[in-house]
Amino acid sequence: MFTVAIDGPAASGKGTISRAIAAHFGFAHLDTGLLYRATGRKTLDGTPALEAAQTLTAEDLQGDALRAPDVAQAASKVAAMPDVRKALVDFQRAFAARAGGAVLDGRDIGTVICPDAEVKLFVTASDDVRAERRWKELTFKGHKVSIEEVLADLRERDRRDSTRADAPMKAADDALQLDTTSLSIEEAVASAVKRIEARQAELAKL
Ligand SMILES: Nc1ncnc2c1ncn2[C@@H]1O[C@H](COP(=O)(O)OP(=O)(O)O)[C@@H](O)[C@H]1O
Ligand SMILES: Nc1ccn([C@@H]2O[C@H](COP(=O)(O)OP(=O)(O)O)[C@@H](O)[C@H]2O)c(=O)n1
Repeated sequence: MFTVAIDGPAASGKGTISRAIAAHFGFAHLDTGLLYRATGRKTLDGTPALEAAQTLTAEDLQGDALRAPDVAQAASKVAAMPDVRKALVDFQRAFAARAGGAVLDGRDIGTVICPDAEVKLFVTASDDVRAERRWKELTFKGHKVSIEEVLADLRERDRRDSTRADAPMKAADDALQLDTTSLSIEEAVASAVKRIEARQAELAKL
């Protein structure tokens, strides 16, 4: 078992780095934000949050609709509810324990879900760069949003995510900080790969 925990604020590059690492090392990847997004989306249809979290299916995690800005806000609201977080813990921990290695990205992976992860990264980027990247992504997918609206959404979610009482977003003490503000995707991925290889070499010596 080898677990990589990747946390950080919205649109910092967690998912991009996680997918590349999973492909490079042959690890399984779980985007834990999808669990909260799928739960949040069901609440928009009137399902109570806890019931939504307890009845998630693999199908609920599919589809571009989960990337919509209103779903992101709903996700951040249900993510502040301790019962909702509790309902999603076992699934995430079981995923992390897969043979062959796993990479999970989210907000509390290195601190709460996998505190013993072999590698922990906390990915950041400036607010403006994150907003621009997410704006490009949303616009490309056909969402009509301004860059100011995207920036406001990121800031509001970051504030809610980092100030909630239960499992707030924060870097684990032993996480490596990776600021992607001035890095290309290739550079950011290379830095993460280097860190993982170094850790694998360290563990092989034990
Ligand atoms: N280092 C980078 N340089 C430029 N664009 C990036 C970089 N990392 C990610 N992106 C782009 O920024 C957007 C948000 O990245 P994503 O990985 O989805 O962030 P997160 O998972 O943290 O929300 C995506 O469109 C992605 O292609
Ligand atoms: N491990 C996690 C993952 C996501 N979340 C919540 O889910 C929301 C959406 O997460 P996400 O990772 O899909 O968001 P982006 O970084 O892609 O914008 C976040 O704003 C958090 O409120 C969480 O609380 N804990």
